[in-house]
Amino acid sequence: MDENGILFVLSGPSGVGKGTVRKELFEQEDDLAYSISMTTRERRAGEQDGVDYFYKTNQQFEQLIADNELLEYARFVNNYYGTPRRYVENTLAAGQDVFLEIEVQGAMQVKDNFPEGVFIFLFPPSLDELKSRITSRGTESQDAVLKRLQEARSEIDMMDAYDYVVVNDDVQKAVMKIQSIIQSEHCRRDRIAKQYKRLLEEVNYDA
Ligand SMILES: Nc1nc2c(ncn2[C@@H]2O[C@H](COP(=O)(O)OP(=O)(O)O)[C@@H](O)[C@H]2O)c(=O)[nH]1
Ligand SMILES: Nc1ncnc2c1ncn2[C@@H]1O[C@H](COP(=O)(O)OP(=O)(O)O)[C@@H](O)[C@H]1O
Repeated sequence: MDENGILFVLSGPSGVGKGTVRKELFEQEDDLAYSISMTTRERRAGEQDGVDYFYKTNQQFEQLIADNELLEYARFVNNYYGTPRRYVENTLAAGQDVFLEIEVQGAMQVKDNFPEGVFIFLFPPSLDELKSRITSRGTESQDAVLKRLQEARSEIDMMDAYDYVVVNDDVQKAVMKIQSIIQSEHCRRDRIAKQYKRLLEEVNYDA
């Protein structure tokens, strides 16, 4: 019904379950497009190029920045991460919703460019649970885990800039809450104002 798709942005501290919740959401939603990010981070076991991320060298990434190919980018724990601009702009223009899973500095850049975007913050049930999730995932060195936990504090400080907060106590419940947010945003009067104005214009009162 909307002319342009809606841009949804999910952030939250490392280990809160963004990837897990996002994957489950995409199992259930067909009308949502996931924007695969670019990163210079090393590929983790089980990750695939072009599925989880597009893996780039520092030089390649800096070229993407120079060519204005990124909608936003940020450095996070010594690596670059960024969102491909054309994919997001073209998909939204084609009327499809786009979903980004990115950290807070990048999300704030997106907010500058797309203030009409919908910003969702995934929150841990407790800090102890966050620590145990990120440690038990077992994908990072001890040093990288520590750095991610240090980042968590400043990420949580940015929560006020988000429209919605979803606690990830249970994956299915968190997914359902995000689905409700998506549905609600599609019903917002200001988003469908153009459509109903057109509809009213079409009504012929003399007939
Ligand atoms: N700014 C920005 N952040 C991103 C992007 N893609 C992923 N991230 C974020 O970068 C952070 C680190 O991601 P990752 O290395 O996969 O670690 P994980 O969050 O611990 O699984 C997470 O907060 C991601 O959401 C992107 O395109 N732009
Ligand atoms: N609701 C949840 N309850 C328990 N464990 C969870 C939940 N959500 C995610 N996890 C686990 O926490 C760890 C971190 O999740 P992940 O999706 O990789 O986080 P992020 O992408 O935010 O860094 C993973 O081992 C995942 O299986």
